[in-house]
Amino acid sequence: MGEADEAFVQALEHRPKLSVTEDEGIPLIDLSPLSFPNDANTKNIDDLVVEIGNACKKWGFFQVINHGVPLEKRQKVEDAMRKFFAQPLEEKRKVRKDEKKAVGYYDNEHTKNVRDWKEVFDFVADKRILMAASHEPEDKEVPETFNQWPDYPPELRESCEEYAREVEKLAYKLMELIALSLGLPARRFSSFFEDPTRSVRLNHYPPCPAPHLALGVGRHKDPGALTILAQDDVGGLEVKRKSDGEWVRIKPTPGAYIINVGDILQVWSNDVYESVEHRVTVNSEKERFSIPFFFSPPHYTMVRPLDELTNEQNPAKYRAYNLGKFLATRRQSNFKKLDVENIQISHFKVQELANELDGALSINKK
Ligand SMILES: O=C(O)CCC(=O)C(=O)O
Ligand SMILES: [Fe+2]
Repeated sequence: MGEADEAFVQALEHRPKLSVTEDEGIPLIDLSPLSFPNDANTKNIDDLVVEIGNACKKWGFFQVINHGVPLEKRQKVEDAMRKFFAQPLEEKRKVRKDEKKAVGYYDNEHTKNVRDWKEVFDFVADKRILMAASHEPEDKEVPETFNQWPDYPPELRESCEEYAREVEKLAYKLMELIALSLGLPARRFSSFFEDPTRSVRLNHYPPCPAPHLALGVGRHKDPGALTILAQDDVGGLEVKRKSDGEWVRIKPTPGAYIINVGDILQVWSNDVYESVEHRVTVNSEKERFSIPFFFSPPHYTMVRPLDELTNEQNPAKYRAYNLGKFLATRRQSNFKKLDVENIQISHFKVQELANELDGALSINKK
């Protein structure tokens, strides 16, 4: 990662600010009612549901404590990932991912067509990975690929697998609370997650000689349903505050998880909840590690607003899209710099369609 490499340089308007706004307002939610529902000292589930609903509406982001994920499982992954990333590049590249191998090590990811200052190791908590081969609608091929585990450190695989199993339990609980917060039965989302996609990313952001020009991850929204993120104590994750569009930093809380609404939940809820833009700043002294767990329905899902959340006065704001094709289209831009904007759920907005049609009609009129 060379200092002079232009590929990392963000356009002026996307560069990090020199002063950081650290926001204390991002809700920190205590999930202990889930573990001790009858304890007189804890708030009840109804209050928890209201808290979660408010956080999803106001921020699209919140932190949770007393979440039930054992700390030692997380620590094991953190220790193993440090050992993995500390190796020479040629060792890490032995498990490199590419256009054909869906997961593994990668150090050349682009977000919004600018290279990120990071290296990653991706795996899935499933036996195999099924992914649409291409974004072409008529291409029905869904090849299977598998995790690529490195030889070193030998404990990486087991620690990652155990960790993912624990975080997954939290993901199911959160989806129930979110369903309730939308006025739906707790198990409303269950059928979408009978065969879920659980992909996990180990992120390493090395110290960066030009933190005022580059970003660890450029601004983006997560395409899944829900993200459960562990960040270390260095800090750098910034969220675009909905109230004023200001970038604010989420202060690391030891042992907590950061939860955010993904694009799929935005569409299911017909915009009641929004998937909020976020990015990662880097710094010149400290390296940083984080572990997002992305929870999604299977690739063949057609994502559309839930019937219960739409009616004549509030019609569906999106037309249905195929998740596998959406992700295949997005993936094209991860590997190289493209000249086009990458695909977003806004491209499926009903209003957007109307505008496009309008445009087409006015062209015809000319
Ligand atoms: O490292 C972080 O804090 C966030 C990473 C992220 O947003 C992502 O990988 O989607
Ligand atoms: Fe993200």
